[in-house]
Amino acid sequence: MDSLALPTCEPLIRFCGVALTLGGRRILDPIALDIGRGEFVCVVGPSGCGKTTLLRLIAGLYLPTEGQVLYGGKPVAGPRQDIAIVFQDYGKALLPWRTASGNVSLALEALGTPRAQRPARIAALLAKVGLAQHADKFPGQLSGGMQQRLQIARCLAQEPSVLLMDEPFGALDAMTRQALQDEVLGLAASSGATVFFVTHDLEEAIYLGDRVVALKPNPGRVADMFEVRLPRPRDQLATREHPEFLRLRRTLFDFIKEAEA
Ligand SMILES: Nc1ncnc2c1ncn2[C@@H]1O[C@H](COP(=O)(O)OP(=O)(O)OP(=O)(O)O)[C@@H](O)[C@H]1O
Repeated sequence: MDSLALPTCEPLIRFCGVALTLGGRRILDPIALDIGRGEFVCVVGPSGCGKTTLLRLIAGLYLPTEGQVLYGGKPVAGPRQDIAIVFQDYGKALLPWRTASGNVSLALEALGTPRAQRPARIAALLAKVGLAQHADKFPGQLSGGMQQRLQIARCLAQEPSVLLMDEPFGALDAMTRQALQDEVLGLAASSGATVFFVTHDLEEAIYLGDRVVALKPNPGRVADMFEVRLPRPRDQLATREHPEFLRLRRTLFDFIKEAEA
């Protein structure tokens, strides 16, 4: 392995021999994976290898058929307020009949934030993702990148300790994608949140991650892990030209080619 199997800080999430069988089909072979508090972990692998399934196990949307997912040392038994999910399909994640403010408000309502405190909190969250000028617009009046920012603002309203991101930028153009990558890095750094980020884009995984976990399919399993020894803050030009970035890029491309063969 190129890599470190263990996070460099205290584990917040632990997969302890987690296996999953659905409808009689083995989806995941036993997985051992520790994710450190505040770590940014990216997950890559060929289609169908179980990336989203791992994310759903952390979210408590699936329960393992063997082993346990531990969160803060306790088994995950179902969805929790302090674990937020950003989906690729922002169109479905947002309520079209609520304004940008209304969509963020939804998370605050679910949290039980008193009505009087909501407007200031909503304004701060929209400002954080660059949508201060668009508070009264409906999702349909916003670009794809703006809708994804709105979904992120709504997740941040939960003040999550963990942000689960399932190919969040997969539907966006390259420029918007890069801008949002940098915003997410900034938000993760300022909040200290642990991020579990699923992507098909190997360069995105290296650019964002502290570690890249590479899965293989049939059944899904961890094939390798790569520590990303690149300085932070990351920079769209300098980081992508760094010799270590290029080395990891080659290694991951070779891995995917072999995994898909
Ligand atoms: N509820 C389910 N019932 C049966 N099989 C399922 C279920 N959910 C997922 N699977 C299967 O589990 C495997 C892993 O799916 P998953 O969506 O986690 O893969 P993925 O790596 O995220 O794929 P992609 O990159 O295409 O999004 C796939 O073969 C999928 O068909």
